[in-house]
Amino acid sequence: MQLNPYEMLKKQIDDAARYIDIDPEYFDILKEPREILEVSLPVRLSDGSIKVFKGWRCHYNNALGPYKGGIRYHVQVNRDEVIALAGWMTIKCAVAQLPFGGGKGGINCSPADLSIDELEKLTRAYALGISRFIGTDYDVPAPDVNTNPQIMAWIADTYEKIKGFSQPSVITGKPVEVGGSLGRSKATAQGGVYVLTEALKALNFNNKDLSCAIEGYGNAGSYMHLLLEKMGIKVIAVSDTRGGIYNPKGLPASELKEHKMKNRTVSNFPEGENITDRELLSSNADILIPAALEGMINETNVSDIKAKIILELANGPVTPQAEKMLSDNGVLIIPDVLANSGGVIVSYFEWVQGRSGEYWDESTVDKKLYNRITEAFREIWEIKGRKKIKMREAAYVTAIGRISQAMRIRGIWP
Ligand SMILES: NC(=O)C1=CN([C@@H]2O[C@H](COP(=O)(O)OP(=O)(O)OC[C@H]3O[C@@H](n4cnc5c(N)ncnc54)[C@H](OP(=O)(O)O)[C@@H]3O)[C@@H](O)[C@H]2O)C=CC1
Ligand SMILES: O=C(O)CCC(=O)C(=O)O
Repeated sequence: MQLNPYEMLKKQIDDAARYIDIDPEYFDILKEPREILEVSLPVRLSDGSIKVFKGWRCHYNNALGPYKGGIRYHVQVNRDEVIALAGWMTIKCAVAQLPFGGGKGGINCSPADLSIDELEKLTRAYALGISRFIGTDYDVPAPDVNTNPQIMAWIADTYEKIKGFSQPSVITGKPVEVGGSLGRSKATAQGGVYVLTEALKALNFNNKDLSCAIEGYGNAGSYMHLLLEKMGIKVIAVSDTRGGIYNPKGLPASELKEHKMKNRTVSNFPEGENITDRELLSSNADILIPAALEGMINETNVSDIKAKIILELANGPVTPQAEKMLSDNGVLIIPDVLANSGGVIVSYFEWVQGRSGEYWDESTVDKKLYNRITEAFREIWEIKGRKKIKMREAAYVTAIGRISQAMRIRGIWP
């Protein structure tokens, strides 16, 4: 039976626990969120009717600093998913040595069915609902699936109106014009590229002629395509909710992005052949990059996978059962809590810039991201080799070590 995301998180913590010598109580604490706010959001739609949406914001753990994590708009969003995503943020921030804990939020909705005015009303209602639960030194949201800089700007604006003063670092992933950081839009993919480059070096694969398939063509997936093309890695297949496209000679990134913007899907791109998402997962690409949702690689399709490396740009894309089968077959899985940490790392830079009022150029942001994420890669790679464990277990070992140490030093917890 497939585990839900929260059960996946708890299983991943249990798997790592075997390699960490700390009191078991820390694991009990780490498997539970500290608090979760549930809000109902009545919104008057353009046809005059009122629809009530449900939203959540979870505070998972703040031993290392303010809660940090994105906001998701999706029809699948539910309480357990938000908890799992907040738990993964807790591990991720500790892996990257950020002064943050983990949080996450979401609204159960279908943004594609809302007009822009309805989306703004819903966002402002959510911002009002969670305003007492966020703050620059308390909980700092950011974008995730189906949310973007415009939505972050509406949340910042609503929050500042409630407080009556400017508070740019209450949220990250804002447009540059209102205090966002250069480099944040591409940061998740850019961090993924830095991590992948280190992995290829470590495996002695860097001089090979490599191909890649990307599942999900939103912020993370489409920027990844662009950056891989620049690196000389051929992207032969990509997909979104409406289908996929395949070309063994490589798909051109800019043209495909333009096609996606015009048609709202990658399918029917003239320079490729339409495929299903399942066909993408089983394509003959060397590297598979899930950049959509949780649990997409699971017991039902894992045996089809031929890639040698899986770079998890999505959160929780590989179920623990599928991970075991893939690892037994020698597939390297570069875990989400490292592979997609570029987003929150640059969010941290945005938070720092907003607090100091000094803004950096893009090459400074990129260099700082490179330094931080490659250091995290090298640390995890060393632990993986020394303890002979999976990369995910090594990442959890280092993160849980840091979080439990902070809990211990703080003394009484909570
Ligand atoms: N944005 C960020 O800063 C970060 C994001 N992440 C993670 O990366 C992943 C993607 O996020 P992001 O790019 O921001 O989100 P977006 O909303 O920008 O893009 C999500 C993409 O996934 C596609 N998708 C959704 N469901 C499926 C499916 N069943 N099959 C194929 N494609 C699907 C969507 O298709 P369609 O275009 O048709 O809607 C869309 O192209 C998520 O797991 C997120 O948590 C991780 C770290 C940071
Ligand atoms: O940028 C951030 O603060 C968080 C991004 C996010 O939600 C994630 O890494 O999953």
